[in-house]
Amino acid sequence: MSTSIQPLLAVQNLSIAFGERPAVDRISFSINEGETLGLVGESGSGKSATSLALLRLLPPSTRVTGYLGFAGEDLVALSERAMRRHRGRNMAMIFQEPMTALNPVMPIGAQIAEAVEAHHPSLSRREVRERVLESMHEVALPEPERRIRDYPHQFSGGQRQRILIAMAIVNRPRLLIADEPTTALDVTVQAQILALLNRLRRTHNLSMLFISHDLAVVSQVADRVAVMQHGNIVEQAPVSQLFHSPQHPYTKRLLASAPTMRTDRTQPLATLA
Ligand SMILES: Nc1ncnc2c1ncn2[C@@H]1O[C@H](COP(=O)(O)OP(=O)(O)OP(=O)(O)O)[C@@H](O)[C@H]1O
Repeated sequence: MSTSIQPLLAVQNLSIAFGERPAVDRISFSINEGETLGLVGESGSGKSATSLALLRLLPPSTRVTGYLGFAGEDLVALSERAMRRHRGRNMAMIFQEPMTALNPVMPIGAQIAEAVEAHHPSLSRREVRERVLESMHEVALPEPERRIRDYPHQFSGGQRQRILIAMAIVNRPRLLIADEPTTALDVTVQAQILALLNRLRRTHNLSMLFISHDLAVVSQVADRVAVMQHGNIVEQAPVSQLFHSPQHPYTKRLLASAPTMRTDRTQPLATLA
């Protein structure tokens, strides 16, 4: 267990420019070990660009400046080779659309296995299979032993998101970046996936960057929230503070448009993971 007082992720003055004007303009935030930061803002505010910059997945022509400290290393300065060791191992990402993120013609077990093998080439086939099954169990996919050879289309939308989460956590990352992970799902399934993410972060002391345009969704998982507008973070506060005394006019507007907020996490979610 690390006793370091440094945050796991420390972003300072991050700017991202695709052309002349910056899409993200000198933003700073940090995430501690075991903490979840919600990044909220309307479409085009720069949320996805920020998350892709963390994994260094933006097109090469993009100008990214600032300091992206992950476990004390500056990700902006890392070689591509060193970055590949982080991606999918120490930092993993889940996206909005499970169907486009999964390979439709490959059994799901083989896809999760690829994530293991990419970082642990010396494991035997049997060991890889054990890790795949364990990870499928952890995300509560039904009957892992029987379904490991099934294809993505044989699962429901919520189950496909669970498969992507299994793939993301199989290598025990320290940071999980979730970009609108429940937006494509209906409300009940959305609640189940949020409950699953909450359970995983507790059991593994996971740090999470949770991105959404929906403050009500963010309130169910985040400890703190950063509000983005036009490439800037306009407000940053612990979840309950943000809801009870929002400072920025844009945060107030976001709150007004999300009436079903649940800020009391002592109440269980309606649906368990
Ligand atoms: N690859 C790219 N090339 C050029 N411009 C881009 C690229 N990716 C994003 N942008 C621009 O950067 C700005 C921020 O986009 P980004 O996708 O980060 O917003 P967002 O807050 O995640 O919105 P959404 O929720 O719609 O994904 C937008 O103006 C977008 O058009």
